[in-house]
Amino acid sequence: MDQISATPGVAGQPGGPEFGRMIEALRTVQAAITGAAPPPEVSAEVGAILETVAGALEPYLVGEDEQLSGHRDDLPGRGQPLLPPLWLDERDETHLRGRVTFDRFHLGGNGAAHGGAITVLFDEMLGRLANAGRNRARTKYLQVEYHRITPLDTELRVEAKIARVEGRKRFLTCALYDGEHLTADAEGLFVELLPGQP
Ligand SMILES: CCCCCCCCCCCCCCCC(=O)SCCNC(=O)CCNC(=O)[C@H](O)C(C)(C)COP(=O)(O)OP(=O)(O)OC[C@H]1O[C@@H](n2cnc3c(N)ncnc32)[C@H](O)[C@@H]1OP(=O)(O)O
Repeated sequence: MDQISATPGVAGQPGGPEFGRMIEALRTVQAAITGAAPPPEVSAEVGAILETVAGALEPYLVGEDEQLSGHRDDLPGRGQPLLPPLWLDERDETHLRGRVTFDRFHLGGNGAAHGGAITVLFDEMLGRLANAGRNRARTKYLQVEYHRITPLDTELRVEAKIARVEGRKRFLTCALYDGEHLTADAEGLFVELLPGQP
């Protein structure tokens, strides 16, 4: 990944507000499909529409560095649909604070967010902080603890901090709160890449 753009796009240009709207619509579709039990004719109709959608985008397939998804810091979750919609409110080279809302797409069971979706959020938070103003680093390990269920459709607070740096090793922590309640937290090690490491 090369550049992350925090500049809102220009209407009528690739990456303009139209792109953000498309990603938002995709998120809505993901949640709607996950939560629906449609009759077969509706499943068939929606499936055909989605095939048409994929076909409309196919001529515009680009390489990783040119894609817009994941490179748009002005959009929740960088415009990357794998990530839950995450808004960063505070950031410097030692800490990050943001808000995130899991929806039906992220359901694990019994109204709780999927543990893997929470781990994706933590990897994102720690990865962004580990790489903030520093040479590139990748996750070596990420240890997650789930303290209580993480609710859906609720705005949650997420905070990440650098705990310590030892040579190439960056140890970080992250915590997710529902109001005052800690729902999950994580400790991770990110290792600075050596020349030639992808
Ligand atoms: C590249 C990204 C660009 C991003 C730029 C823009 C940012 C925009 C936002 C993006 C936000 C998304 C961020 C997602 C972040 C991912 O999800 S990255 C994907 C998941 N991670 C991977 O795929 C990593 C795969 N693994 C690897 O590539 C290699 O194992 C690594 C991590 C580069 C390390 O390899 P290595 O150089 O062989 O390191 P190694 O010698 O084993 O260990 C280094 C040190 O750590 C220690 N260590 C190793 N394991 C452990 C352990 N378990 N416990 C304690 N110490 C340990 C070693 O003892 C050693 O210590 P020292 O001898 O230096 O004191």
